[in-house]
Amino acid sequence: MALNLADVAAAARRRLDPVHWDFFAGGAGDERTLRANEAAFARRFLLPRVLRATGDRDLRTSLLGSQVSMPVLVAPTAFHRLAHPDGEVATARAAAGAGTVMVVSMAATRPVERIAAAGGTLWFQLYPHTDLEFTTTVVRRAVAAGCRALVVTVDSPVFGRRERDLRHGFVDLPPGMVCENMRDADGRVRDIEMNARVGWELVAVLRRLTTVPILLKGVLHPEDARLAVEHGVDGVVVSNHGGRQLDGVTATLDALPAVVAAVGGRLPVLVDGGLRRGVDVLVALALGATAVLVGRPVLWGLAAGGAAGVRHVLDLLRADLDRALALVGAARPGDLSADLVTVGAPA
Ligand SMILES: Cc1cc2nc3c(=O)[nH]c(=O)nc-3n(C[C@H](O)[C@H](O)[C@H](O)COP(=O)(O)O)c2cc1C
Ligand SMILES: CC(C)CC(=O)C(=O)O
Repeated sequence: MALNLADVAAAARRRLDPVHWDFFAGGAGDERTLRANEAAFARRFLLPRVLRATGDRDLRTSLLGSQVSMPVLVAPTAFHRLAHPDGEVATARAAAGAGTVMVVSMAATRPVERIAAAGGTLWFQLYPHTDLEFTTTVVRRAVAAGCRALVVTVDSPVFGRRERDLRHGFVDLPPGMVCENMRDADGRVRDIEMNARVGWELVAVLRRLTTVPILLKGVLHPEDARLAVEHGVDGVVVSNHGGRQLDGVTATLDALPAVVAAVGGRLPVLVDGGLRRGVDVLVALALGATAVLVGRPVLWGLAAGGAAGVRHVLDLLRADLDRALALVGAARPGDLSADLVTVGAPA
């Protein structure tokens, strides 16, 4: 039985084709940013409060109209069928069972309608393509299937250079597997495009397409957080794409406080990257995040045990967060504050 997310990762590694393990696990360049995300959590320590009479903790959170049973969401990650034959359908079943949101990647390998049939709350991640008609088709389809927010990835004007994939020659999905939600109006599957020509006008363009909340994923600079507020987005995700885009980018946890300060409570601020323990979730929340997302751990759960494996990952994080809340003297995520967190040398 996996006692923690590292155990789940080890089980996944035993099962996965090494090429696919490297695709999931890897990052850009020397993978400094990939390591920095986890290392940033290892530098944080806690200063608990005592005698707070927390009673049973309440982890529920409301996020842009979506109710979640805990402030831990499933990050959008591509190609779930490389991890398990049921792909994103299994992930969605687990997220629904755990009562949290799954953000469906635009590069999902199962149709969004089938993912939605699992019954949980879905948000949809979008890479902004230059072809507006195509973007419109994809967004309308996702919203019609029931996706309740649009998570627009803004950290990918070009594709990051991932040397593990280059070494393996991993460039495409195996035969029979496609990005099912990348179909144009004629039903043809398009390639994912990274768009270096898009600017802040994108927000207004997307607003005209849909009424669901719009979040920007990949905001790190506080000035961009301010611009996001100005342009009327509904939320930001502090993310460096799990260290897969630009190596050398700051750890997300280190970028979080300035973004939180810039936003000043006007929008929810989510964060992802390197969260592997309930204590990591607690630290992110204490430093001002409204909720967090996990990417790779969900893929490890999926590879190790399908929907049950993903559910186990989410349940481990929930139990861990609940215990950590009690031990720092907080009854609910909203009780956490930055004074509970100190910085030290990693043990
Ligand atoms: C294998 C893999 C595929 C990913 N695919 C996408 C994607 O399609 N769209 C996107 O916005 N982010 C994608 N990401 C980034 C995640 O949404 C998230 O930012 C990152 O994984 C969080 O870090 P963590 O894996 O340390 O939890 C991907 C990450 C991984 C590991
Ligand atoms: C292949 C890409 C579309 C997805 C991915 O690997 C990523 O976004 O990191």
